[in-house]
Amino acid sequence: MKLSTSFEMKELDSRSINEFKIPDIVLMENASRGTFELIKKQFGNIEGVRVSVFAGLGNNGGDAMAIARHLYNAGANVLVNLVANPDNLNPSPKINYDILCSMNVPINIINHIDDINEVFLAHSQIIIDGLFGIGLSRKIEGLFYEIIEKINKSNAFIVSVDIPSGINADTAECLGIAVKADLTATFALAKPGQFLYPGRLYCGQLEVVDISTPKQLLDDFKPTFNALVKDDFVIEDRPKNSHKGNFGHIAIVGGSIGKSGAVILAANAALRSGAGLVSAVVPNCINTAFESSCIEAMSYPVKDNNGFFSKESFDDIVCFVKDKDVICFGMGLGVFDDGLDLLESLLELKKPMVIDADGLNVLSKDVGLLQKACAPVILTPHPKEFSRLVGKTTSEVLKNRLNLVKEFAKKYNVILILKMADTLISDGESIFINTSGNPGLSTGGSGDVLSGIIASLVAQNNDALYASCLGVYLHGLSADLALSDYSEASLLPTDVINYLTKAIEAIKTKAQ
Ligand SMILES: NC(=O)C1=CN([C@@H]2O[C@H](COP(=O)(O)OP(=O)(O)OC[C@H]3O[C@@H](n4cnc5c(N)ncnc54)[C@H](OP(=O)(O)O)[C@@H]3O)[C@@H](O)[C@H]2O)[C@@H](O)CC1
Ligand SMILES: Nc1ncnc2c1ncn2[C@@H]1O[C@H](COP(=O)(O)OP(=O)(O)O)[C@@H](O)[C@H]1O
Ligand SMILES: [K+]
Repeated sequence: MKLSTSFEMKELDSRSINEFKIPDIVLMENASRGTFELIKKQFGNIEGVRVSVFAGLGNNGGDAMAIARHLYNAGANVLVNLVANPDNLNPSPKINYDILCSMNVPINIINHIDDINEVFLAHSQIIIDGLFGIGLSRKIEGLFYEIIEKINKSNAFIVSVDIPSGINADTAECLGIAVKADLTATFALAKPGQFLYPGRLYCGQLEVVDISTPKQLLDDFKPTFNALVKDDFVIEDRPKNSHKGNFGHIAIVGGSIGKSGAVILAANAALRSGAGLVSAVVPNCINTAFESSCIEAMSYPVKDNNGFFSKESFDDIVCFVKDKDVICFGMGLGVFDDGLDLLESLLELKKPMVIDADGLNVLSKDVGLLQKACAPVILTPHPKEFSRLVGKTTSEVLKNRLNLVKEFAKKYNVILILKMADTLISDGESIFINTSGNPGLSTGGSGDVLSGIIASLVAQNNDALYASCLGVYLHGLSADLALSDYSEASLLPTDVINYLTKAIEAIKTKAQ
């Protein structure tokens, strides 16, 4: 699903106005009418309902005043709190202000927090938050801070216009304070700040309102950000005359003493997401554990050295994996001497690779090795692993993750998946934000499951970016569906694997 940054939205709006000759006031009217319809859907009869409307100094405030008009016409008991000097309003908000005045809709100009009618606010069933939209440009302080504090203390149903005031539409950052909405009506396209944390926590139910932005503009629009939703994916039925060779052979290279589970999880996840064949290349000492827990996969045990891969086995490993379709490297690998040599030899095979966990820690010793890759490489770090790859602290990574993810993917020509509650995926051009998943995934082993799923989707001939997006989405969706039987606290990576079948089915049947 395409998203738009505030800059991109302003471009789209100004092209609607200048190239397609749709007057600004028409866009505002559509935005307000669409929001009003959503409120009506939520409340049914609006007659007599007490509504406090908060309108700021920009166009977001203009939308709010137009919404106030629709509510008033529907019989609501409306009080508009305008936190601006009417003489300084932009033309379209000024028109809406003048209409309200001519209709005698009560308007309170707020210059000080005490100007707010406390009694009316306390008895309001609905609050309209039109203080700031995508034009929020700095930290909220003073009067606006106090107003948002008051709004958040209310028990009313809070509707944010376009975006909860205080949330940066591009980064999701809370700029000092933000409205905690029950419903956010956003215009034309949703914004990244509504899917990334913490902004996502402030939106409540998110609805996109059509404001009549021309179809051509939306179709041609190449967004920087996308949100992953079910409709983005298609999973076909298998051909009736298929055989296992049609669905790829994955080599999982990983495991070490005490970490056989990581390979077992990845192998089972790969099989449950449709891989034709899975072979695990493991140090000899964990082979029995692997074979007894993972019946459908094959294993290729190699000489170990105190529980880890031995350098003497590298040629053997490379020889075994060279005819496989995808290499999945790193889960449970541990840290051992010369791991970088093994990774280099695997990259030289020119096979699609998924690199995770200790495979990433090995890679971080020489990220330049990626330049040797001639086939798609997918990296799946969590923030700590990514911090090692980019040579920054975890907090620096978290502060600047949107840029870093894209820049890293571009520089090294890889697909970078930064695993978090709001996982990001980038190919160096666009950024995809995952919308599925829940805190039940915050358990060791969840990442191993994800790697197995992605490797499996690549092995089934999906493009690496598509496989990464679908894999991340499926992984989260399985965890979401599993909550019908498990709590977030009790959910295990094994349960996520077992629910893959329902997740795949849910994507196949989404249109029905
Ligand atoms: N055709 C269109 O464009 C359409 C637009 N639409 C609607 O317009 C919204 C965008 O409107 P907008 O650009 O006027 O910005 P908005 O968010 O109302 O506020 C900007 C004002 O706030 C000020 N300000 C910023 N931060 C501040 C702070 N911390 N504390 C205090 N002040 C602060 C800022 O001041 P400045 O930064 O300029 O100094 C400026 O004066 C969009 O979200 C949607 O709802 C729809 O109607 C559809 C058609
Ligand atoms: N709160 C959450 N909401 C959604 N997904 C989550 C959440 N916590 C963790 N995850 C997902 O779970 C996985 C954890 O991976 P990782 O940290 O590598 O675990 P491990 O290394 O133990 O296997 C990632 O895919 C991450 O996106
Ligand atoms: K708002």
